[in-house]
Amino acid sequence: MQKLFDEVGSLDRRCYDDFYLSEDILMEHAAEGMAAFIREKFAKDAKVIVVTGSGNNGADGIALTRLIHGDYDVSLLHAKEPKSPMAQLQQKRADALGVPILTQLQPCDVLVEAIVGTGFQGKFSTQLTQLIQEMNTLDSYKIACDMPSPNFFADTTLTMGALKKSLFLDTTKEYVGEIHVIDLGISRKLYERESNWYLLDEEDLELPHRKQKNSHKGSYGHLAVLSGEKLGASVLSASAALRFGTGLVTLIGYEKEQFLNIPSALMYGHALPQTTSAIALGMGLGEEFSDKELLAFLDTDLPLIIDADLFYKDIILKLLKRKNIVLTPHPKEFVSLLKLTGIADISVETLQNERFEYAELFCKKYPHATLLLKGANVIIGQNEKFYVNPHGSAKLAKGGSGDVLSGLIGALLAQGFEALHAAIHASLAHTTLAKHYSGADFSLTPNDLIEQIGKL
Ligand SMILES: NC(=O)C1=CN([C@@H]2O[C@H](COP(=O)(O)OP(=O)(O)OC[C@H]3O[C@@H](n4cnc5c(N)ncnc54)[C@H](OP(=O)(O)O)[C@@H]3O)[C@@H](O)[C@H]2O)[C@H](O)CC1
Ligand SMILES: [K+]
Repeated sequence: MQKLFDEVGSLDRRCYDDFYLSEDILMEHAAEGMAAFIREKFAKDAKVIVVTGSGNNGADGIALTRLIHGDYDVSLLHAKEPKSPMAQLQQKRADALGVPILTQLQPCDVLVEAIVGTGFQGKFSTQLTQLIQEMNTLDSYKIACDMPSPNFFADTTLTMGALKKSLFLDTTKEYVGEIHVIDLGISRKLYERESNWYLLDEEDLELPHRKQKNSHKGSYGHLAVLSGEKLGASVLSASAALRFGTGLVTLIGYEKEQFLNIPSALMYGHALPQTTSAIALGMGLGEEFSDKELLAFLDTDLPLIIDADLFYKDIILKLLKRKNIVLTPHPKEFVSLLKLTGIADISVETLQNERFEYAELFCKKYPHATLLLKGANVIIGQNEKFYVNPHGSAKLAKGGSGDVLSGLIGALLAQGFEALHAAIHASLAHTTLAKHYSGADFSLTPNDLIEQIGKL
């Protein structure tokens, strides 16, 4: 798990004020980190072009050219003339060493974008937008310094000091490529401070392995899945839950006929079994149950995983006060939930640009609930702790993937995982299943995901 930060300016200032470091020292390490990456990955004499802006992001880039000049065929291209004191100082140094300056882009092996970083504001001019477009067309390995300028597609982002949350918005996932953190003259552990936002690593996944030798099916929980109009959704959830270790799984519904063709390993009934240890509902629910019937089913303090249709029903407001519930809205459902709860009346687009902020607002109002906000980078939050799972892929963008995720969460709840941990480890399992799927990226189906569970 790695920490995420809204900004790192305060971390830099602490280096200057408390550790007697200077902007020049931090910048030298930033540039050296980029140089080391290039030396590691590209043979000497590779052609490198570094496109720089007017501030310290540009200064990082100019310092980089100084460090590799002589070993690499490196040139500078000023997208904007150096303006900040550090950028001017770095340019003076580069000039003294004779770093060539280009007036236009050329084909190159490595292209480094150091136009803007954390100081970007507003919008790029047409000229800069066109330059970025031209940069994107070059057949080069593309590196973003600290973070990509708007619409620059990086193969790798070399970010300075610590991970910024802005690198993990859904809207930036297309652009950042692989992300590496560069240390700035002290260990990252000492550079970073406390944070309540964390980035989940794949190695953090905990699986419900069976350690007990003397156990029986009842030892591994009993998940009840409320089955709605679209039975397939709850069958996918139930099947995923069974595969993910739950001892018993029962589909709950009224019409006996609808269950005649369900997988034989799944049970069905019209009342919650006595041994139920968690309930999953919402997937494909439709209008199968009245609110009164739903509340009757939910008149327990059992852990709940709530998905899909429930986020459009007022009844959700009664459930939000409970402990041990996991909510798994996708952005459109979350917008509905924010409106129903009176937190905000926004568009999906607004939410997608401010996912962190709205996740925090929701969890602040409902500190007992665990939120899993679906997206390219999943956000999981409970009270004041937040986690980002960046390991999802477009393979999962298919109907039924969310139903499988609900089943994975229900499985861990039924097996005794606390709500936050059930959400975290089910989400990591979900993205790992997709990553391990060897078929074509467009071909992954929910049943493939369920099949893959056995290989975790
Ligand atoms: N710990 C760290 O992260 C460290 C980061 N370093 C590097 O410093 C930059 C941040 O430097 P800063 O000077 O604060 O800001 P930027 O260089 O990112 O951008 C500011 C300059 O960019 C111009 N700008 C801003 N918005 C626009 C825009 N919409 N269009 C055009 N130009 C824009 C702005 O120019 P003005 O003419 O408006 O002044 C600024 O000059 C960080 O990203 C790291 O790369 C340190 O090197 C080490 C520690
Ligand atoms: K940049």
